[in-house]
Amino acid sequence: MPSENVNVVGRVRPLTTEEVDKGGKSVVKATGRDKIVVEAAGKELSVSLDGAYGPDAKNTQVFQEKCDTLLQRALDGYNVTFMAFGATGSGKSYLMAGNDQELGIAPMVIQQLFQHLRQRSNKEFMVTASFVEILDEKMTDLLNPHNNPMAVRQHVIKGIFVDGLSEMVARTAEELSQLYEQGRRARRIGATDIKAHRARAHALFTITVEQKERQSSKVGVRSNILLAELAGCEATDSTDPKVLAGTQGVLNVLRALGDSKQKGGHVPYRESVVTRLLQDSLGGNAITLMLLSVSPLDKAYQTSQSALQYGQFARAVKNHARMNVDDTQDIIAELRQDISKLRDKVAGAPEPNRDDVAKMEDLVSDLQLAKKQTWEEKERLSAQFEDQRKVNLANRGILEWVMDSMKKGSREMQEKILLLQKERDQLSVQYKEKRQVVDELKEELQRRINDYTKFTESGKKSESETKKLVTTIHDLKERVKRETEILKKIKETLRDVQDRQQKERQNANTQITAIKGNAEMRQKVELEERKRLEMEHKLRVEEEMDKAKLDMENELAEIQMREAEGYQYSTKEGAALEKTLVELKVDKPVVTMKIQTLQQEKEHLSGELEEVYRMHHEQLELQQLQHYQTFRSYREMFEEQKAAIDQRYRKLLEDCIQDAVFLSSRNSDLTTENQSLKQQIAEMKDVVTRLGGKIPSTIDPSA
Ligand SMILES: Nc1ncnc2c1ncn2[C@@H]1O[C@H](COP(=O)(O)OP(=O)(O)OP(=O)(O)O)[C@@H](O)[C@H]1O
Repeated sequence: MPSENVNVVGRVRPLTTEEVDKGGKSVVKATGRDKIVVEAAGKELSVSLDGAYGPDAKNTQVFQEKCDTLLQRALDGYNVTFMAFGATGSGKSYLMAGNDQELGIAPMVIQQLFQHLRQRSNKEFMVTASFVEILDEKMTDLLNPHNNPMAVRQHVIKGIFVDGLSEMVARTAEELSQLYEQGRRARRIGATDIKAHRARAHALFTITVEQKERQSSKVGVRSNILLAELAGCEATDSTDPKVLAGTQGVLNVLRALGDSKQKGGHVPYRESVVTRLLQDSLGGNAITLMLLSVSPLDKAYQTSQSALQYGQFARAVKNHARMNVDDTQDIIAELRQDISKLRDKVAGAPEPNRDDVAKMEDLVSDLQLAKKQTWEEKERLSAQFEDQRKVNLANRGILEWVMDSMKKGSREMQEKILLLQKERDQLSVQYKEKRQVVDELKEELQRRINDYTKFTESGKKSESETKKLVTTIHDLKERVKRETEILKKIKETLRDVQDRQQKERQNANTQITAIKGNAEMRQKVELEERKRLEMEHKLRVEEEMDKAKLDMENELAEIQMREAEGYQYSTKEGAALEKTLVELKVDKPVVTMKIQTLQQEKEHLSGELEEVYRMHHEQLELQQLQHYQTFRSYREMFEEQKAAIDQRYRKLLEDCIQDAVFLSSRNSDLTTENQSLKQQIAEMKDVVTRLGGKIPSTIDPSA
C-alpha cells in the first residue's frame, strides 16, 4: 500500500484588538507559499510546511487551495482528516468553525460535500454524523448528551470507533450543518470551566459517507471525514494523569511518529482516548491535513515555535490510506461462519474453553454491530436517537434554541421575535427616561404649588408675585401634560409591540407543537411557556399599577392645585365624590378577592397539570415496562424454543449418524454375504457343469 505523508498547512492569525491595545507586537509571518518565520529573542526560526497563510488570508482561500481536493478523495472512498492544531487562542476555532464574519473549514466541507454528492447523480448515498468531545479522558456525546457509558472499540467494518456514541443521519447540507452547530452549542453550554475547556478539550466531528451505484450490484465505497479541533498544544503544569494524557497524548504520538530521534519505536496510541480515536489519522488508514494555527503575538513566541516544531513532526508522519470498499455482507458471512465453527468446537468439547467462549461473545457482538451497518438500520437508529436527543439537549438548557433550529423556517420567526424584543427594550428605556422627567417635573410642580399655598396663606397680596407664581405653575402643568402625553404614547407603542410579540410567539408555539414528539418534551415546552406567561402577566400587572399610580398622581396634583387656588367643591360635587369613594371601597375587596381567586385557580390548574403529566408519565413507564416484560418473555420463549429445536436437531443428527453407521455396517455385511452367495452360486454352477448339466436329486453338501 503506498504511503502518503501528513500535510501541514500553517495559518498565522492577525493580532487581536485586545493584544494591540495592550501593546502586543507581531513576531510571526508567512513568507513565500510555504514558510512561517518567527523572529524573536534575537533569533529567527524559519519552518517549511506544505502551505503557509498570513493574517490577510481568508478561510475560503485555505479551503479552496488545500481542502477541496481532499474532499474529492473522500468521495472516492478514502478516509480524510482535517485536524485543527495549535496553542490555545491561536485561531483554531476561527479557522475550523468560523464565526459571523467568516465561514470556517467545517461548514465549507459540509456545504461542498453535498454539492459534490448531488453531482454524482448515478450514485445513492447515505451521510451520517457523530460528534464527541473528550475532556480529561471523559467522552461526551455532543449530538445527544446522555449519561450512558461509552468506550473506544475496534470493529471489522467501522474501524476504531466510540461504542455508545449516537450516529445521526443527515439528508441535506442544512441538516448536517445543524448537527454541527448544535454540537458546538452543546459544547459551549456544557462547559463548566470555560478556560479549562478551551485549553484541554478535543472535539471530533465525524461525517461518514457511504455510496453505491443506483440499480447496480457493484459494491459501494465508504469514507470517514473527520473534522478534529484539538486541545491547545502548549505545555501544561497539571500533574493529574488524566489531564496529562489528554493534553500530551497527541504530542507524544506526533513525537513517536515524526521525530527522527524517536522514530521506529513504540507509538503510544493507547495512552489516551483522543490518540486511540486519531490512530487512523496519524499513521493509519487516512489522508490527513493538519491546519496549524499560529499566534503572531511576541509574548507567545515560544509556544508558537513549539507548535511549529510539532507541525514538522506531523509532516514526517506516514499514512497508508486505502479505498474503503463496502464489504459488509462478506464480513457478515465470514463472522457467521466463524461463530458457527466456534460453536461446534465449544459444543463438542467435554468442557468449554473460556477463551473460546469469550472469543465467541466478541464475534457475536461484532456480528450484531455489523448487522446495524445497513442503511435501513442506520435510519431506524437515527430516528430513535432523535427523540432521546431532544430530551437530553433540553436537559442541558438549550431547549428553545434546539427547537428553533429543528424547525425549518422558524429562524425568521425567532428573528422577528428578537427584533420586537429589541424594540421593546428600547421603548422600555425611553419610557423609564420619560417617566423620570415627568416625576421630576411633578416634584417641581408640587414644590411650586406648596410655595403658592404658603404665599396665599401668608396673606401677602402682591399681584405681580401671584401672577408669576401662577404662570410658573401653569407652565409647569402644561409641560407635565405634554410629557405625560408623550409618556402615554410610548406606553401605547410598547403595548402594541408586546401584542405583536405575543402573536409571533403564539405562531412559533403552534409550530413547536407540531414537533413536540414525546410526553417529556411536551411537558418541558409547556412548563417553559407557562413560566414565560407568568412573567409576562406579572409585568403587565406591574405596568398597569404604574399607570394607575401615574393617573392618580396627576389627579392629586390637579386637586391640590385647585385647593391652593381656593376652589370650593359644591355640595353636589362633594356628594358625587363621596359616592365614588364608597363604590371604590366596595370595589377594592371585590377586585382583591377576584385576584386571589384567580391566583388559587392558577395554582390549582398548575397542580392538576403536574398531576396529569405525572400520571401520563407513570402510565408511559408502566407501558414501557409491560412492553419490556412482554418482550422479555417472548425472548425467553424464543430462547427456550431455540434450545429445544437445537436439542432435537442434535438428537436427530445423532440418530441419523447412528442410523448411517448402522446402515453402512449392515451394508458391508450384506455386501460380504452377497459375495459369499455369489461364490456359492458359481461353485454350484461348476458342479452342475461337471455333472454334465444334470442336477442330482441330492447334493452332497461336502462336494
Ligand atoms: N484569521 C483571523 N482573523 C481575525 N481574527 C482571528 C483570526 N483567527 C483568530 N482570530 C481571533 O483570535 C482570537 C483567538 O482565536 P480562536 O478563538 O479561534 O482561537 P483558538 O485557538 O480556537 O482558541 P481556543 O483554543 O481558546 O478555543 C479570537 O478572538 C478570534 O476571533
